[in-house]
Amino acid sequence: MPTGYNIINVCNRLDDEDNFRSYFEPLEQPSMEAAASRVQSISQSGISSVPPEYIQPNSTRPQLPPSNKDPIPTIDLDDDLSSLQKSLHSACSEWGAFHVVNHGVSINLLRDIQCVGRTFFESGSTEDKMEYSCQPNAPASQGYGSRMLATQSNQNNVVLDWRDYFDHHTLPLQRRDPSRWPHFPHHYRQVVSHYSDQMQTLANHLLGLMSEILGLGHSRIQEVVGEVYQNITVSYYPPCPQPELTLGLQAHSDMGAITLLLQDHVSGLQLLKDGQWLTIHPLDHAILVILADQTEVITNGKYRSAVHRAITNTSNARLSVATFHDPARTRVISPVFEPPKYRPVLYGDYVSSWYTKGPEGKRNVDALLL
Ligand SMILES: O=C(O)CCC(=O)C(=O)O
Ligand SMILES: [Fe+2]
Repeated sequence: MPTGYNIINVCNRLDDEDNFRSYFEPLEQPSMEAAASRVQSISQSGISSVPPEYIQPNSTRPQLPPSNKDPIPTIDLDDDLSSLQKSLHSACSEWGAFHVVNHGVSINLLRDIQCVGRTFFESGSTEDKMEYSCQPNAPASQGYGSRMLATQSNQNNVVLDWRDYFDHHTLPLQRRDPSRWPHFPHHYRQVVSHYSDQMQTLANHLLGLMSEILGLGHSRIQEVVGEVYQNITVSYYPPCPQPELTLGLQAHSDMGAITLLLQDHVSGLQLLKDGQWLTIHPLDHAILVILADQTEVITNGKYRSAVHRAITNTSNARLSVATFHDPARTRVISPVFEPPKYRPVLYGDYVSSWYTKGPEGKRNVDALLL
């Protein structure tokens, strides 16, 4: 998150049954007004300059054109174990993000999830889409929205992301209610359910490998995380007339344990590495792994979470599918190594401070450093 920003609102990523309601004000407006404020509607209205609330202050505007360098590691899960462990260890400790190939998830499924997501955003009528709108007054809301986060600049202006999204609560199974997901195209719900299961398997496999590499035994990291709360967010970034002034998604690190991200063929994701924003170009059939803050805490900083953001472009809508694997909000997360460098944190407290205070100029997880 950028220095000098406070997150003032949130629409989702808090659990249905949670008690965060009192922290937040309503984000999404009632339906027709909300439909007009979807970024896709603004983009399609043919404007040549973006509305002021989407303009980033100078300090957070992207440098365009973006860098072409893309040295992010690619990890082949079919490699022999000792090379795999070596490359995975350096990717996790030096980058906090990497592509995985030979990940065991069918290429057809990767194609299908992007296809159903794109169909929802591009073929649904406004009325059809608004049927799945985030609840205007409930931060716990899954569904179709635009304002997951709004930030407040030093001048107290609200700054919005140039993004629409659909958030799905997928795990544990008692949270999974496919009737809350789009009914079109006809196999949407089936694809998301199947994708959720496959992502959980891959996330467990990766956490198991990391745990072993750190000499902890296969299940140690997963034991600290406990029951996994999984959300799948399909993000849709419409073309933007002024990409140099906007961000599709502001800079952040993910809050939970591990995120698995699928990008379509349009570049836009950037990773902060050694103070520089690097564009992570999509790699065919690969899944991008992004380590999140709780993995950094659990590994006592041996593995670092990755700060990332999304930029926009003038000509192509971009779609991504992020699958977040988080602890329960009642879970206390603490380092497994001595002496601990981070203080233990109740995950629910971490989430609410992530959304309310912002990092105050530091990475969120740095606030836990002892
Ligand atoms: O769209 C992307 O590439 C990034 C999405 C993301 O970082 C998120 O939803 O947390
Ligand atoms: Fe993210």
